[in-house]
Amino acid sequence: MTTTRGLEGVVATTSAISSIKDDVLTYRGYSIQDLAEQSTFEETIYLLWNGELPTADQLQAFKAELAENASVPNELFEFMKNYPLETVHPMAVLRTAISTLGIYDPDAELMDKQSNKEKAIKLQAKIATLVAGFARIRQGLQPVVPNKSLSYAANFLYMLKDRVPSEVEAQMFDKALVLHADHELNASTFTARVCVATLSDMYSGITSAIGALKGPLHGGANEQVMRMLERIGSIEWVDDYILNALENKKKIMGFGHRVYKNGDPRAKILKTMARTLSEMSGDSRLYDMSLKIEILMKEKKGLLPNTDFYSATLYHILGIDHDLFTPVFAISRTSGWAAHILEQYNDNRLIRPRAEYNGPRLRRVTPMAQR
Ligand SMILES: CC(=O)SCCNC(=O)CCNC(=O)[C@H](O)C(C)(C)COP(=O)(O)OP(=O)(O)OC[C@H]1O[C@@H](n2cnc3c(N)ncnc32)[C@H](O)[C@@H]1OP(=O)(O)O
Ligand SMILES: O=C([O-])CC(=O)C(=O)O
Repeated sequence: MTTTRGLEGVVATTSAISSIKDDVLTYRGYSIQDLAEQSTFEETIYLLWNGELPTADQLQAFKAELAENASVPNELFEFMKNYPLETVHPMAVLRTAISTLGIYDPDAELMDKQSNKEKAIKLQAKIATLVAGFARIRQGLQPVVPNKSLSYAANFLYMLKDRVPSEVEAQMFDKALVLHADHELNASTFTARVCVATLSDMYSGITSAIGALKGPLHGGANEQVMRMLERIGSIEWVDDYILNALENKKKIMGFGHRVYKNGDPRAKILKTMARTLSEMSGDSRLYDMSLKIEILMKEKKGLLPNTDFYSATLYHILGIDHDLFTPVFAISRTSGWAAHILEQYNDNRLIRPRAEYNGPRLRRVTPMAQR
């Protein structure tokens, strides 16, 4: 048996959903640049789940289905009110909320294709309502009822702030959702596939994926990027902070990637978006600090930013609380997770690799009195 630490380079499945080849990322054959420019998040979800971009009629029907399913059982919000609101992390709340959502879906255990597609729609529609609702509850406010006339992106910002976002805000957020929607066999997607390959239900698959996304080596990095920028505070402290961290063998969040070695194509788009919004807001402090960190990291470590680096500045300017950055990632990645879960069900085999044992050799149990 051979082992590969962290399964690096191991091809664990075939998939027709997204591909990363020569640093080019595609969803169903369309480049991420084209999709960010020319499609919306709703179109991207449809593409990921159905393999083709929707026609105008298909898109209208799909948007209506999402909007109709956006409400969540009130019990979920009532539970949230009893959580330790001062200390609980929103990703822990989201993990619990998605699991609880399954309890309230009478069709949760149905495994036919149609029921699974319906569950994907319910999960995608409701996850934004849950994240925004929790953000309100912890401020002592009532969740905002979803607005069916808004796009998915605009509606999330609306439910978060109780204010319809500007066109630019909605557009920028929509693009960020498109960019984060899927990424081949990343850790959380793999987790989701492993879970449902036992023929467990979709709620279990998405709950497991949220648990994996939460970690700072994966989706949790976007919040940590922001924490780092806050700790550095100002551009003149960037050198000291970064050099000191590298000297102490600390990782700089938002840099490096298991697959991309010449740069993450999404980071380039997010960087432009972060710069545009910074200029528009008249405050480029975070963007300027980020730029300096990027230059330093390239020079000192040859490492480039990943998708979590500039998305932190972008979300901050959009007024999203820092600990909601990873839940926002989960909102987008639910579309990819669901696509992979549907693909896994379609041609399933249990995922069960081996471990090379390196523990003690076979030995006898010493009776208690002699230990
Ligand atoms: C959406 C996403 O999940 S994107 C990734 C988000 N995660 C982060 O931004 C966290 C910071 N980055 C990292 O921890 C890593 O680059 C990962 C987890 C993304 C990829 O990890 P791996 O492919 O396992 O690379 P690994 O952690 O083994 O790093 C290889 C080398 O580069 C160094 N390195 C990698 N990333 C960084 C970093 N961000 N800062 C400093 N050094 C780094 C490691 O210390 C290691 O050095 P060594 O060989 O001298 O020990
Ligand atoms: O692919 C990965 O390893 C991490 C990930 O989810 C992404 O970059 O979007």
